[in-house]
Amino acid sequence: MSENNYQFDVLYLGSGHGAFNGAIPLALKGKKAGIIEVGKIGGTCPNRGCNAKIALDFPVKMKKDVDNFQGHGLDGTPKINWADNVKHEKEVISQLPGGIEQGLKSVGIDVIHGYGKIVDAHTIEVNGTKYTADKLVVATGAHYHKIDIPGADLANDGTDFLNLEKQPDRMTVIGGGYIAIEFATIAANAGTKVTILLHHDKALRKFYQPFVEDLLKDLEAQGVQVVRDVNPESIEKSGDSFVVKTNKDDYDADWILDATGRDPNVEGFGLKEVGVDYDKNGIKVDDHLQTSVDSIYAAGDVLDKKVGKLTPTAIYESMYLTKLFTGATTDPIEYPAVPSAVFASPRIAEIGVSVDEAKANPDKYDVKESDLSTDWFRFAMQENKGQTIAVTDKQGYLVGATEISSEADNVISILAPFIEYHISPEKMSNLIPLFPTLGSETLNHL
Ligand SMILES: Cc1cc2nc3c(=O)[nH]c(=O)nc-3n(C[C@H](O)[C@H](O)[C@H](O)COP(=O)(O)OP(=O)(O)OC[C@H]3O[C@@H](n4cnc5c(N)ncnc54)[C@H](O)[C@@H]3O)c2cc1C
Ligand SMILES: NC(=O)c1ccc[n+]([C@@H]2O[C@H](COP(=O)([O-])OP(=O)(O)OC[C@H]3O[C@@H](n4cnc5c(N)ncnc54)[C@H](O)[C@@H]3O)[C@@H](O)[C@H]2O)c1
Repeated sequence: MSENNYQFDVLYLGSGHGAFNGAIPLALKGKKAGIIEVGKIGGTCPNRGCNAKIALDFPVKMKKDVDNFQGHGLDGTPKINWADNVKHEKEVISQLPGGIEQGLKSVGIDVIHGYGKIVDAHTIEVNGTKYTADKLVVATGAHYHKIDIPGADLANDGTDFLNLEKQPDRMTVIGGGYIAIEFATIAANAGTKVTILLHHDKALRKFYQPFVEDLLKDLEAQGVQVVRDVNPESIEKSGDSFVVKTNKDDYDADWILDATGRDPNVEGFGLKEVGVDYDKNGIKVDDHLQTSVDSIYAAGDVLDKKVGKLTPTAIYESMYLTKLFTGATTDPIEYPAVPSAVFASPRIAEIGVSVDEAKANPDKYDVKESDLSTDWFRFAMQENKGQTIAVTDKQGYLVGATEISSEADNVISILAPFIEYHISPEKMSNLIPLFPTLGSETLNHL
């Protein structure tokens, strides 16, 4: 019971990272919390997002690493067994919802299963029962966008891909974002003949384009067909295959992935009726993540936000709300530099000031490009391609970085604290890293 005689201090709608990462510390601070979930506990990332994807990707990355070592100490290229890989992915993720639910209950959080509808500023109804709270947090996430063309239902979405037990011989991917490129990489490395249809001339538009072009070239070298500036107009079934008809050619395959994005879950559960402001980009909040209704807050992918709709940003927002609700802060939310990566082979990762911004402002920034083929450690790893670009301010502080390589995700993670905590070049030179490691070589090249 809350101080104001509500059943809960905070009631979360949705159980993803936007909810549970903040709910647990909130409960540990003595607040009464409840979480309402219609699907699997933990939401997208553990059940049908990041965790499932990276479990499928591990053998893909390993295969690529082994390929690179042919003639340099390894003989024989492994083959990806699609069915076993999916089975392993399922073993990994099947433990997650139960574990998260147990974690929530162990700190006294009530987990309520069912579809929640907000009925007023302090009440959510689930299966005919009303639950009241001093504050509500809407963390309802997002769902797959469906391309608006005839026959769209014949295409599959990302969740279908993660559950696909039989390897398709030929797969057509519509879209050029994270999901399109990551899933095309997984399928192509397993031997599926993949075609990617881009409706612009670019993929991964938020990333440094010369690196994206390198990545697309690498995919093409593996037999992936990348078709640019093409508009899908319809999807039709033809015998056992599916044909994507476009303004240019027709593309037929056994399996089609619609990877045209994700839309926030904002409709059908009472936001409009209680007066919460939102549009197709998500819920509008102020700099305290408060919606247009005082007692209702929002976190995660459902937000209309400038930072990436990613797991770490959802976690950060959820934790921020916990600080706000427990009086640990009254400050507006301020995001640190947000890293992001495309988990393809090679990977592209970046953080902070972009290379394009730095190059456009030479009076403010310096750019240092390092070709990884000249790095003995990468040579030892047989990582014979790749590049890091570091952006520094005029005082030599690191403010941004981007890399393309098999280890780009790890390298950018290593650099994140230097950027966020504004570590001076002198302090950086005082560090003794473990040698020989990716970390020591990364710092050496700054
Ligand atoms: C295939 C894929 C791969 C991804 N890979 C990465 C990655 O590598 N790195 C990364 O940082 N991010 C990745 N993401 C993004 C990441 O998964 C999301 O940013 C994150 O999960 C958002 O968490 P959330 O809590 O906001 O929403 P969600 O995790 O989607 O949780 C929302 C929950 O609310 C529930 N819900 C909705 N409406 C109601 C209702 N009315 N009543 C009850 N319950 C309701 C839903 O069932 C859902 O479980 C990926 C996403 C996908 C789809
Ligand atoms: N590595 C990661 O961090 C990661 C991985 C997967 C997903 N995610 C998150 O999941 C969400 C969804 O990712 P995504 O890759 O689906 O979305 P996205 O928005 O990144 O990409 C959608 C792609 O579809 C294209 N597209 C849109 N309409 C189209 C049309 N009619 N015809 C052809 N192409 C069209 C767009 O140009 C774009 O290339 C994002 O929020 C992302 O942050 C993150």
